[in-house]
Amino acid sequence: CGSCYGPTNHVEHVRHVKRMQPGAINATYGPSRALEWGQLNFLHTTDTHGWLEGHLKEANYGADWGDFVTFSTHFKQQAGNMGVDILLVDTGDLHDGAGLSDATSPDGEISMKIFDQVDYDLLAIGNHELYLADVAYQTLNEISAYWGEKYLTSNVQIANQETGEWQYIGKTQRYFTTEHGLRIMAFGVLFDFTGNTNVTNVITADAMVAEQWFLDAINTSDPIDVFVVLGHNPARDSTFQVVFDAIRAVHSETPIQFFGGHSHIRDFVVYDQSSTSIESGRYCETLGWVSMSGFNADNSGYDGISPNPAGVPNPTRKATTNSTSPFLYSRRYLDWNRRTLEYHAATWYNDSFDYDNGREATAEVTSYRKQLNLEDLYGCVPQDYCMTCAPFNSSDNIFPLLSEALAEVVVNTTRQDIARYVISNTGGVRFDMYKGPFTYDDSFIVSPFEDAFLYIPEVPYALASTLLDALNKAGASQKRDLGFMPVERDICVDPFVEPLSEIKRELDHGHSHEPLGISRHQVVDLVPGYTTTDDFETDGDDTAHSAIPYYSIPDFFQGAAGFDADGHADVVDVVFVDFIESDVLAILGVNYSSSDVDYYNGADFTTRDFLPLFVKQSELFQAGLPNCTVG
Ligand SMILES: O=c1ccn([C@@H]2O[C@H](COP(=O)(O)O)[C@@H](O)[C@H]2O)c(=O)[nH]1
Ligand SMILES: [Zn+2]
Ligand SMILES: [Zn+2]
Repeated sequence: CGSCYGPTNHVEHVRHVKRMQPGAINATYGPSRALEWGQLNFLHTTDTHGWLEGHLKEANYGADWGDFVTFSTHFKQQAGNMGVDILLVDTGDLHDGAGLSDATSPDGEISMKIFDQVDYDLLAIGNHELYLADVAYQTLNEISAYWGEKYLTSNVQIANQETGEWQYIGKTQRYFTTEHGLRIMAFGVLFDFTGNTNVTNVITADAMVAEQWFLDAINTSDPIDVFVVLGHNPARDSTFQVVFDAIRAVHSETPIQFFGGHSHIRDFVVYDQSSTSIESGRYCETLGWVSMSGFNADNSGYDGISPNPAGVPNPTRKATTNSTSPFLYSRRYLDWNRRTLEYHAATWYNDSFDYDNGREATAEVTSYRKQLNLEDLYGCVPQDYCMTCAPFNSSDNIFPLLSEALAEVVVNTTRQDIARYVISNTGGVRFDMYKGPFTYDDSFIVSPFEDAFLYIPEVPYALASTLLDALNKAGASQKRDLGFMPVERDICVDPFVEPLSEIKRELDHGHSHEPLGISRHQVVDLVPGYTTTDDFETDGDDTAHSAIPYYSIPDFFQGAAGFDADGHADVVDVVFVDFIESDVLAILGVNYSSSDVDYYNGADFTTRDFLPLFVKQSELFQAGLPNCTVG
């Protein structure tokens, strides 16, 4: 397997989450154990991609941003009552994934105002804030301006709109003292992203750690009790390692806590006995929790540090089995639903969960969704179509359907008699399509990018017909933007995961799974979802789930139209999304260059447009109207 370039297999399959029906949340299989509170506690979000309305078709992820506003307010109060610190952290990718963020121009114009209602302490930039110049300047002028010293872009710059000089979008570092006296040095480090608009500059981690400001920050004479490194960067096998090494060269024992993102998985990684790293999923499905204890007058230089809070569980785990460090940790991945939030806010037994600030945010989500027409009904999806829970070519997989859609609606009427291949990257498809109403919102949820369709006219059939296979053999050049450092791997395990959870396997071998409080006979009823295995093993998921099958998919797929009955033609228009132009040209070879490329259907018809158009004109999607129901 030449391209084992992504996360390790056991981590990869936790990202694939099948829905449960609305209403399927029940009392038996929700969260079952209190969180462990330490001296320093964190709540972490990442890759929210505009899903602030929550998952309307998946009850297990059905909380909205207002619920999180309320929950985080409860947690800040609880920390205050316990006399400990809590920090709220977000690690970027704020849009490209849902109508609330993407139906405005530029993306995020409305959703950012709702996002801002959570009282974050530290935030970092994602690659989705950097693809387009207008979004990048919005990030500078609105996001960075709003969050000020809390918005950390240690390796990301933008051209000053007046002078053209590079300036950091946010701050390079934040040195601050928590309410209870911990002195923190924080950095925000994006992976070595190369697909950014040229009005921005991403400095590699290697270069960043050699810069004077960074050396000054880690060599400062100001006391540092803990480093917090956040960044849109996978928790594992990423350039976080470079930052870790640079800090450790100067501070051999100071705790370093990483918060990552970008690969859309749940993961927790031990760097050393005083350093760990969490990644908290994607799309408002996961709220990450990390807590640590072990600060004392010797290692924090602060006398009055609060002890572990009483009356609640506390962190108990050393990062490594032979750790001699005083630091103990806990981590948890909370499912993004109200039952979970109410349970952990300890309000599930009465009605006192909601606060006005959360209610207001929820009301804004609802009213902006209306204003943006996100509930407009375009069709009725006859069955579930998933990206990876069924084999790529099967009828339950979304890609055969999308291939049909590309073939049918991506057509230039002046060239409709010429056969065409319409090629797209599977990475541009972002979510499953569920049985039931297909709304304007769903068109962003499945295909949010504004990538135009380009074409090269009349390519000889012999060459055009080999293109898709050749592209998939070569693999997407965006792979370099996955954020993972290339890792030598001996084996590449087939990523298919049997639809049995780790927990069930464990029970079948006669072990109980006490932390989750689940007995053998209950297992069969678990709701499908995350079944995470990380460096602290298998008890990270706050709610137990059964695993979801996972089938790998190629990097590219295509629709084909206008061929004769045998599937042949003399020449073919090769149509492709602009995001993959360099991949296509690389395969076509020296006889083709960008001067052969033009818009197929104008600049305004993009990957956002083909699916709603197909749904509106397809009998398959119109048949179920007007009485279309979810599930
Ligand atoms: O215009 C675009 C921009 C991005 N993509 C796809 O998205 C991923 C990156 O998404 P993350 O959320 O940062 O993981 C990129 O690799 C492309 O596959 C796109 O298709 N078009
Ligand atoms: Zn993302
Ligand atoms: Zn990303």
